[in-house]
Amino acid sequence: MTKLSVNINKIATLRNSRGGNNPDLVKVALDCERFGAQGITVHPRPDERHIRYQDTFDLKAVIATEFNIEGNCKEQKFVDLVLANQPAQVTLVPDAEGQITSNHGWDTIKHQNYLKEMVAVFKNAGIRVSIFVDPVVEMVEAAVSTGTDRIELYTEAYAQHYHTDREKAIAPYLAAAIKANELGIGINAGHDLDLHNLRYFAQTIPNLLEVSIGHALVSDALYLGLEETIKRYLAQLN
Ligand SMILES: CC(=O)[C@@H](O)[C@H](O)COP(=O)(O)O
Ligand SMILES: NCC(=O)COP(=O)(O)O
Repeated sequence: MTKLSVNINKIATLRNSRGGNNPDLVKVALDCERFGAQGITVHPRPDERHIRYQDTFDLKAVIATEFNIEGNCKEQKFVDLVLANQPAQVTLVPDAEGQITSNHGWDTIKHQNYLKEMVAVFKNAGIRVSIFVDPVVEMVEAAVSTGTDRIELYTEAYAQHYHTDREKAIAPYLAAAIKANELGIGINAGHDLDLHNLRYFAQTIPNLLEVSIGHALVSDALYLGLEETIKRYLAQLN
């Protein structure tokens, strides 16, 4: 079964736009769980434009499902934050300064030694590690050598090309997933997954453990409401 982890960054964006506590991020996270989500994902960025560092502690104190913190481990503040929080999973993302959103995976060959060190830091603290990668077989192979528990396949390219040729769009993901399965590493996926492209992805990728979805899910909730939206995303996965 593929788990749905709801990324609540966009809820924090809305909250921050007025400076108060509406919508209440913690309440939304608890409601996501109540409506069936099996995890909560946040991606604190150094400028705290959506998730604030304090939010992670507030969330960790109350959520009962899998807490996944994504971010850039080159920021010492991020490393300290994750270690202090002890989430179920940390997802290492190679964020560049000033980027609007995540736009590439780790080069696990070039940064092999560095990633090995970081994976060990988190694993020694009892935190499962996932490395965000592009769907490239060599990147998966090198990710395995870092000792990471999982990879997260960066799905923007799949989402972009799904409507023109879904078989072609998913081909590199399938090859990467087959290699990951062969090498015994877990597979997560995320970025721009939505109600149109999710089912085919989940049905085609063997042993897809978890998807983290935020932007499209929160946008759908404007029309459908959060409960119905989560129900529909879960239905795509089952
Ligand atoms: C790691 C990833 O795929 C991203 O989707 C990210 O978590 C979203 O971050 P923003 O909400 O800041 O665009
Ligand atoms: N890891 C991907 C994620 O958490 C959500 O990405 P998106 O659905 O906001 O594009």
